Amino acid sequence: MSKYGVLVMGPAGAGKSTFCTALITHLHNNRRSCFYVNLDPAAEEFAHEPDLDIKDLISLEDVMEDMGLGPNGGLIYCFEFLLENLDFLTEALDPLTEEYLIIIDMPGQIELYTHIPILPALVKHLTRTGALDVNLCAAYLLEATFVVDRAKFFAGTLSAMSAMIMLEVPHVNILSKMDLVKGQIAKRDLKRFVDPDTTLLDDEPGAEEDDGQGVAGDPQTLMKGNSFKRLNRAVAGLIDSFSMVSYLRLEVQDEDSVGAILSYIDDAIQYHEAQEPKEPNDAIEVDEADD
Ligand SMILES: Nc1nc2c(ncn2[C@@H]2O[C@H](COP(=O)(O)OP(=O)(O)OP(=O)(O)O)[C@@H](O)[C@H]2O)c(=O)[nH]1
Ligand SMILES: [Mg+2]
Repeated sequence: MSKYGVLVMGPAGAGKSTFCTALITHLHNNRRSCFYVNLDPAAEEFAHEPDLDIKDLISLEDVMEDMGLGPNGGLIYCFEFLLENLDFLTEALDPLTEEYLIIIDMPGQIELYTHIPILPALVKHLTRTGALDVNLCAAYLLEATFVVDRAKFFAGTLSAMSAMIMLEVPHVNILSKMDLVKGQIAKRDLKRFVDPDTTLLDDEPGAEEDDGQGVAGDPQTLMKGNSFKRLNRAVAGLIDSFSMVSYLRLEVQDEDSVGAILSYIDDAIQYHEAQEPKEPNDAIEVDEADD
């Protein structure tokens, strides 16, 4: 039986858990079933209690104490432990029907998305045909406030692209926290971030006045020098040459915005194609029975 899911990823504090909460509320409002999996062993509070929580498999605090690791090393250990105990996921997800949207809330440690092959192994386990067979969409969140600093925006976009290439599953990129940049950035300019335009680096406010030499003793100097500019151009050029990344905009307080993003995810995993036709509207049947 096919299953459907979304893996919510992105840097620390990007709004992943908030997005998961909004998505679950939206699904409930639309009488759709979901199964919420928390894979962040450091997450404590939830608006919707997870149906499956990595903390029931392993405790980050115990790992840190017993192994003498810090929070990041501890998290990597927890994921390695999860990979050795994949039955924890399999047993919980196996009974789910195609009606469910499995929502997987990931931690924000960037190491997970870059140099350690933990996520590809996890995704392979979830998607393997003949096993769990989850049609999985990756959703990578980046804070919209990154657009204020263009170098940071391209660095974030590069991390989104690296996750796309690494995971090889359908993928949506999301600019989260749009409320924080509303009114601060013209719509025309925003379009250049939504479909990243490398010329953004040329007309960054203040770029013309900058002589590229920096100011001796200024801690910001490294971020203004010519080498830094060349590096950013190279990063932007790389993103441009792959031409893979574009963003959807998320205003998490606006249910229509959450619904629009869900439609993209549904399309990417072909959720609706697999659904059984629904019974006629219950409300109408009740009315008729009352007559
Ligand atoms: N203004 C605003 N704040 C937001 C939005 N989404 C999340 N936040 C806030 O940003 C902070 C981080 O949000 P989370 O949803 O916990 O982010 P996360 O990506 O799950 O964080 P980690 O799991 O720690 O990596 C919280 O204080 C949220 O209230 C948003 O759309 N707008
Ligand atoms: Mg979170």
